[in-house]
Amino acid sequence: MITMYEDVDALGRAVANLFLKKACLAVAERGKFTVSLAGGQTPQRIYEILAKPPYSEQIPWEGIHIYWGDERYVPADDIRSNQLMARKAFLDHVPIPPHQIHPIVCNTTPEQAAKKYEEVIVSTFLEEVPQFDFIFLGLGSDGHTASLFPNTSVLQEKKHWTGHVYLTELDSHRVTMTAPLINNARTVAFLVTGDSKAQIVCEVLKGPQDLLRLPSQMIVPENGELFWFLDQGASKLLNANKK
Ligand SMILES: O=C(O)[C@H](O)[C@@H](O)[C@H](O)[C@H](O)COP(=O)(O)O
Repeated sequence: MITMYEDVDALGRAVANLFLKKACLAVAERGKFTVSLAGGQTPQRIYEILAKPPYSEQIPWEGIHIYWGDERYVPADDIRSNQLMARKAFLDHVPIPPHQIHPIVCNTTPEQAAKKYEEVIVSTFLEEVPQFDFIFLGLGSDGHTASLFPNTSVLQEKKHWTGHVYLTELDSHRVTMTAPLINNARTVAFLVTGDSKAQIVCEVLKGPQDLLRLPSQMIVPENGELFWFLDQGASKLLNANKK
């Protein structure tokens, strides 16, 4: 489902309402709510909304389990760290039990970090194919999501739930969940804002399929729900349902 909002605050409230609803249902039915976080500025704004009333008072934090969809391969206290961003934006301000927060640890090699993170996922999910309750994703202007970047070998990964990638143009290593893991989620929510994303949003959602060039097109949950939350800028080339 594609929905368009007036501004980031309206979009944020809609995402927070969905998150709250899904969290309450999951905790009531299964005793926990497993969440995967994204990096980027738009997700950061949403985390800040979740950490404040009325959401902070209603979300069943004690049942929330936190993971990351991708991580820049940097120390946890580096300004580029997705973990650091999420901790500052909301994890430090809400009562999630610390042992339920599972960061991607970057203190060995990118390959080892990806392998270890897969082990963390496998050991904390009971099912054979781990099924996240809620996955947040951003969209890069080049069509990437998580750290599934165009024309990289991790896009071909079919056997593993995590992988790593070296990005020459950024001179940076990243660890990422793979598309098969993301596609097994119950709910996947893309959060995209700003005029600078309008063109790529249009290509990903309305253009011809080109999975190597537009990895975000790989994200089509097999049995789950897919939401695209867009603001006016990001959706201006689309004919979205206005909320
Ligand atoms: O670590 C990251 O950078 C990401 O996880 C990445 O996939 C991000 O979500 C998009 O690039 C959108 O980021 P913006 O919202 O800042 O444009």
